[in-house]
Amino acid sequence: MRVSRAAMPEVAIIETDAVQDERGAFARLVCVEALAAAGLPFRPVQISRSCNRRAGTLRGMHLQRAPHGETKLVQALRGRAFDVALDLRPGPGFGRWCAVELRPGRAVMIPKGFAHGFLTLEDETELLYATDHPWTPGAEAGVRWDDPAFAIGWPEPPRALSPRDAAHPLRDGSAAPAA
Ligand SMILES: Cc1cn([C@H]2C[C@H](O)[C@@H](COP(=O)(O)OP(=O)(O)O[C@H]3O[C@H](C)C(=O)[C@H](O)[C@H]3O)O2)c(=O)[nH]c1=O
Repeated sequence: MRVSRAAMPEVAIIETDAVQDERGAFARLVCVEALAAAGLPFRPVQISRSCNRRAGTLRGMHLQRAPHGETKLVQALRGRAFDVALDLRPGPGFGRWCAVELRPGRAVMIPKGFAHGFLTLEDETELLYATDHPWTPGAEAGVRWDDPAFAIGWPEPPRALSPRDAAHPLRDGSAAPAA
């Protein structure tokens, strides 16, 4: 397992190699001990799978409000995704974002207080999430993927977006940007 830091040092990139043989491959997806040894203490309590039929599917930007914040370890089981972490913690870093391209073997660890979202880059992209806090529907919050206040540099506009994600409020309360 190799750990590096994304453009924002709070966001870690974890890369692992699958062991290949004539039958196929074997890969460890989460290792609490190795993460702790790398300075990334993490105790997952839920593991979820996100299946996305088409390239251009955008989910986000989501987070859970305190005290239900989640640290998320997100990785691609299949396909590729442009994965974004957006710092929404009060303070000098508010509004900073960074992106990591996820593919099998590359995971990103996104701390509490950051909104998370992704845009799939291939059809049939599947992501696995491990989170250290249970899903708490009443604590869910979201910001718009295209909010000019954050100006996230998505590679292309989404082709699939949930009504909920289309309806998150803009930070300054202005009208929605032109479609
Ligand atoms: C997150 C979650 C959802 N659900 C149910 C709720 C809905 O009936 C259905 C789809 O939920 P939602 O549309 O919120 O799923 P996503 O848009 O993929 O949300 C996720 O995508 C962004 C990018 C994230 O970072 C979060 O992990 C999460 O918010 O699954 C559950 O039953 N358990 C869960 O943990």
